[in-house]
Amino acid sequence: MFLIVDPAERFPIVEPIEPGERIMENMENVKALDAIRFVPEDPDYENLIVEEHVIKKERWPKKMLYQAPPAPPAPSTAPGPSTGPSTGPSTGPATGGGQESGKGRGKGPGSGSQPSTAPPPHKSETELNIAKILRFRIDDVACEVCKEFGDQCEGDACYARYLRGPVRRFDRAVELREAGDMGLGLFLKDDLARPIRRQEMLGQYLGELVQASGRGSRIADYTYAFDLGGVATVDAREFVNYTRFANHHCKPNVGVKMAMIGRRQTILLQENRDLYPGERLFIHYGRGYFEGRRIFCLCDAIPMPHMPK
Ligand SMILES: C[S@@+](CC[C@H](N)C(=O)[O-])C[C@H]1O[C@@H](n2cnc3c(N)ncnc32)[C@H](O)[C@@H]1O
Repeated sequence: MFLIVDPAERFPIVEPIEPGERIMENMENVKALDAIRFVPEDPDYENLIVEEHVIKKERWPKKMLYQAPPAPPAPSTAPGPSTGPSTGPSTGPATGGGQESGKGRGKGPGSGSQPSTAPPPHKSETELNIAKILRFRIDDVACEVCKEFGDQCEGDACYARYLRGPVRRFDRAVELREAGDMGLGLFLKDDLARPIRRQEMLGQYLGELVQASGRGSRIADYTYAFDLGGVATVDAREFVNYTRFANHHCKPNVGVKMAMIGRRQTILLQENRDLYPGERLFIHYGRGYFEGRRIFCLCDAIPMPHMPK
């Protein structure tokens, strides 16, 4: 993601919110990541809810809040209205160390032992609604940073200026499919009306912008981490779009390039050639990705398994 930036420095203290309160899914915050979880059982599946034990009340901008619906009747076990253990350390920024990607958050260090009323275990991303994961767009996240700074960035409008043309939303042109040993893969839909032309921009690699080092525990798993020149890392574990699911190929059909859009350093995915309906989309991760994770490439460019050049 381009660029979600640590709101601890950027957002004013506005108004506290209460544990259990719902928040709009407006990804203006990073710290909030540690305090929210998906609510798969939610009928409209649109909301996030604040974890009761890791809330950072004072850092939530007011505009993220909306009126929470009346709370469902509590199970008879609950002793009183002001629920349990908001006693905890209230920080717990890092995720659980060493957690494999796709695992939820909130169970990491800092959460402490929970009473039996603890929320249900988080589901993996693949268990979650994939459509939801694909739903994030530039305007949802990336440009909130620019807006805060009051510069000229206007989300897709800014992107369009960069592209010197209209922005086409490819999130509706792609879908995820099982891709064997590589896990999920990103494919163009079979029923696309036309190819995606080379000059069109497939999208931005969205994620949280986190420091490449220092607060390193923030990146417990590098599966979805995209290095921005060693200075920062785009971590696409939580706030993502479809680009995260592009697998690696040693002869990729989609290129990766860095660009400044407004004030944002972005990672753009651009087709190396025209792409046709049903095609699987690949980028090149770089050899370091495989070396760092000690895994081999399973693409069919050369006999597998192999290390990318
Ligand atoms: C950024 S994710 C891509 C999406 C992933 N397939 C998924 O299901 O979420 C990168 C991971 O996909 C798998 N992968 C992608 N390309 C691969 C390749 N060429 N060979 C082996 N594994 C690959 C590896 O597990 C890698 O850590």
